[in-house]
Amino acid sequence: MGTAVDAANKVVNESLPSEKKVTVIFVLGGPGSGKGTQCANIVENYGYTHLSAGDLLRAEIKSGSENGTMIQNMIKEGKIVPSEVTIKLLERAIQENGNDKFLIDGFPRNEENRAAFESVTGIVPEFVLFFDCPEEEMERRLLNRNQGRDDDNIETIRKRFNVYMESSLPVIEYYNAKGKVRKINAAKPVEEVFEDVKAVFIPLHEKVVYSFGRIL
Ligand SMILES: Nc1ncnc2c1ncn2[C@@H]1O[C@H](COP(=O)(O)OP(=O)(O)OP(=O)(O)O)[C@@H](O)[C@H]1O
Ligand SMILES: Nc1ccn([C@@H]2O[C@H](COP(=O)(O)O)[C@@H](O)[C@H]2O)c(=O)n1
Ligand SMILES: [Mg+2]
Repeated sequence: MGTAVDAANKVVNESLPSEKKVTVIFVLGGPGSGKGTQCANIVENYGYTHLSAGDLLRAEIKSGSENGTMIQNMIKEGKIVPSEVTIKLLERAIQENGNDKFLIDGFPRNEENRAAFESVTGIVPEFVLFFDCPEEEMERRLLNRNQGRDDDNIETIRKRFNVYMESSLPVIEYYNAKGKVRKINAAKPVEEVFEDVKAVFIPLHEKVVYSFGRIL
């Protein structure tokens, strides 16, 4: 027979949402390489939910959260926000969403992001979609983006490029050593880049039709 504490714990546990089993693809690449643009195409064609870490952080600033000023200052400086803040936002977005397939765009950005996400959530990405683009092209795109972002000015862009080279590329190398990176040449027109993206996704979503033991 259980104690009153056991009974209380049972009530608490039963009211918590059960662990959600999800498929996660990390979408990485330099600032302006086209991650957000291609994620929109993938969502439309393959039914994933797009979670951009940068968008979640910008929404957190707008919500008037207690972390808002700190996040705003870090983004203006092109710095990486502490992992606990970003991971909480990602976890919440995953839990609140009915889908079970997610593109996580712009995360992990450094080793701290990577290790903390894995230990806190236990989620291991299916693979990493890496948009590879030369810096001059990324700079041109960012300076022409015109979405009113505080960090799309040449001073912050240079800082973001430095952080990318020093902190984000090593994360891509980490996954590459595990055979998990799908590298895409992002220095082509949007439609051509998406053709290469499709080549990665089509085999994952192909319906295999069997007839009398043979694959048709
Ligand atoms: N293949 C492409 N060719 C030319 N322009 C592109 C291409 N892909 C995206 N763009 C444009 O470049 C700009 C940056 O693209 P996008 O916002 O998708 O990049 P991002 O990788 O998400 O950048 P960030 O890391 O800063 O969020 C946008 O104005 C977008 O329309
Ligand atoms: N994992 C992350 C992702 C982003 N940031 C901050 O947001 C800025 C904008 O990110 P985008 O992906 O939208 O370009 C980025 O420069 C960082 O300041 C972060 O801290 N951690
Ligand atoms: Mg983006």
